[in-house]
Amino acid sequence: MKILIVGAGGIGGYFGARLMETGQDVTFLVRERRKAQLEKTELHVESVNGNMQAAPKLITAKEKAGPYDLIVLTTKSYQLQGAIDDIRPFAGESSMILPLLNGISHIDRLVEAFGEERVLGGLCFIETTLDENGKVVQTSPMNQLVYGERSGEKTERILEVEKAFSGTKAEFMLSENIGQDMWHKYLFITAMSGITAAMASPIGPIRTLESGKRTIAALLGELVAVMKAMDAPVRETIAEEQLEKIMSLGPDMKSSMQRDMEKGQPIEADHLQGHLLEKAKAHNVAVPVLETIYTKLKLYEMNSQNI
Ligand SMILES: NC(=O)C1=CN([C@@H]2O[C@H](COP(=O)(O)OP(=O)(O)OC[C@H]3O[C@@H](n4cnc5c(N)ncnc54)[C@H](OP(=O)(O)O)[C@@H]3O)[C@@H](O)[C@H]2O)C=CC1
Ligand SMILES: CC(C)(CO)C(=O)C(=O)O
Repeated sequence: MKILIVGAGGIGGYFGARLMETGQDVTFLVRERRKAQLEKTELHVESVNGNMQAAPKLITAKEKAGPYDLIVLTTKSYQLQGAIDDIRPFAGESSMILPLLNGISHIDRLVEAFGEERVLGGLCFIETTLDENGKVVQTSPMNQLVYGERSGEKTERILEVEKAFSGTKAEFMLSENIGQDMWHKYLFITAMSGITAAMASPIGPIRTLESGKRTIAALLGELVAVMKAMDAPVRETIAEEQLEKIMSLGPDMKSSMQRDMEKGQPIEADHLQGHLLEKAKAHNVAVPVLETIYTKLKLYEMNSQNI
């Protein structure tokens, strides 16, 4: 299976490297700066699940290649339009497009660009970031990538993907309910990134405060109310389940949004919190905690020199 990973950042570099280790035919679509960096340093992953360093196959948007059987999209949400434009020449009629971005609204944009059939569902649970030399650093052991047909079917093509994803050092999981999985991850990340980024703290200290725990619970309640108003396929007990999950995470756990803020980089506030705030307004759902957190994130954006 010919696999194109779009972006060789935190998650693209990590999961792409794990597929390279098992001998899969992996190419990274990168931009000029990252290409030059990777040609110099190779793709380098530092991880509790095993370090790896190897020269990756690289292409840029202006080169001719493909079509690829599987295109794994690993950019940030604010880079989505550029990525869609750049992918087009590498996508054939039967290419599958697997997005791993946090959030949900990118699915509609991908379907609009590539059609219902080609777009799979996907998400990942991992903590990775690029260090100052472009090395992929994984900061906790979890490394799960979940994917599946949005219809839930076990099609021939998804079983081919499962074969290609087998035997790696990461946990690649085929899901028959990826639609719900994505909404649940969206809920988790909107709460987790909103709380940790707005409070500039890993999760541990926040939740030890009674007021911190109540704030997390209130935010989860608001987010679920909005999702239900949108008719999203979320489980009845999901707010309680996710509060329990957040209470049991490693105390040092941070979100990628928080790491991006620490580096002075752009964040996905509109794609994550902003999208649900808009929907809350449209459906008349009161979301005071979400609104406060979103305001804090937008102030960061307004004040950041890098944005
Ligand atoms: N990091 C994490 O721990 C987790 C992240 N996520 C989600 O995954 C997504 C990606 O996050 P993350 O990996 O941290 O982000 P990074 O910024 O580390 O990586 C994104 C990469 O995409 C590249 N890119 C952007 N546009 C293009 C393009 N048109 N062509 C080729 N390459 C492109 C960027 O390259 P360039 O250097 O050229 O800008 C960058 O290297 C986000 O939605 C995030 O929320 C989900 C779970 C965990
Ligand atoms: C919270 C976490 C690390 C879970 O994968 C995540 O998705 C993110 O920070 O973007």
